[in-house]
Amino acid sequence: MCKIDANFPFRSLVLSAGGTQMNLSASKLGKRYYGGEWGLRPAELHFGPGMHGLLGPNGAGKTTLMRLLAGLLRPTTGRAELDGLDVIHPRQRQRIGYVPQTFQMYPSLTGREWLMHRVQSSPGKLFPSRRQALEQVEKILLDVNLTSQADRPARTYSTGMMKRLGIAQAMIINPDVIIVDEPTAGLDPEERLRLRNVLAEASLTRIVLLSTHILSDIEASCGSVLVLKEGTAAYQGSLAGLASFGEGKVWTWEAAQDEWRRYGPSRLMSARRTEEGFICRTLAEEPPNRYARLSEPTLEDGYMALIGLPSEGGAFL
Ligand SMILES: Nc1ncnc2c1ncn2[C@@H]1O[C@H](COP(=O)(O)OP(=O)(O)OP(=O)(O)O)[C@@H](O)[C@H]1O
Repeated sequence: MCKIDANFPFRSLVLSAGGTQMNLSASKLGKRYYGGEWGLRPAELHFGPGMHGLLGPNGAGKTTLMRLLAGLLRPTTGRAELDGLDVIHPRQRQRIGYVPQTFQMYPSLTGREWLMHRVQSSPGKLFPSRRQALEQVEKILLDVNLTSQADRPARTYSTGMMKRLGIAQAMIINPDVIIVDEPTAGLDPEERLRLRNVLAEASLTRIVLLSTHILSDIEASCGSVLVLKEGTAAYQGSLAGLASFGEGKVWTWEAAQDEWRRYGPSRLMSARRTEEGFICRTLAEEPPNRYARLSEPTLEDGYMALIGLPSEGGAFL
């Protein structure tokens, strides 16, 4: 059963082109793959305008959910709707941009040529004249900070530039929804920040769904978070709500040299070396020893408390 934060969904005034408040929702949305395995068990979800984080361990169903919401995968049960119309409907194709972890393109094309190709090959006549299409390409290049690299063949781009080009190709059709799969994986801190800001800017007028394993990216840019666990929506709501799963369970204590090792790597949230020994944080229902003091849970603590660890029977506590 998905735990929903009482403060969720958040109120927002952002309107879509049709004049209605944007709303991406899932009702009993589920996917069962050939062989019988559920990629996503039937879920009730809601996303309004703004940036939403998507978290979950490997194999939890994040890609399955993103592809279902983008209308790229047919559900086995239920449906996903954007403003009341099924995301599978051809009219929704231009309203939802999906950025996979790695996207396929012609590497000999320059960034500018690729974006122009995307505009010209998108369904419907998005931009009535070539001049308008070119203007849109220049605007998006500027938005993702690729203008100065736009005439280089994309095969010469760094990982970060390729990720930004991937977001640009999703944004070029002016979608109301952008769904991005691990955009910041493998990027250096400066490039991560740049990409996060591009998405934060985009989320001012859109619904942005950001899947990542990097919790600090979610803390820095998302107003809400959805956690998937073993194909099930385990939590949807505020970041504070997720952190609160760790309340009363995070213990801090000082340990002499190697003493902390007996708590095992899976229960230890951190062990920071000091001159005297280590300052340790553990997640546990009971204090690990008589010196331990309760601490404020972070987002990571709350996430770990909710998710648990398979090696410990799925329950962390
Ligand atoms: N085409 C497929 N056929 C059969 N099973 C699949 C298929 N795609 C995914 N699955 C299974 O569905 C489950 C969810 O996979 P999914 O790729 O959605 O997880 P994920 O959270 O995106 O994982 P990761 O973080 O590793 O990318 C997994 O158990 C996976 O093995």
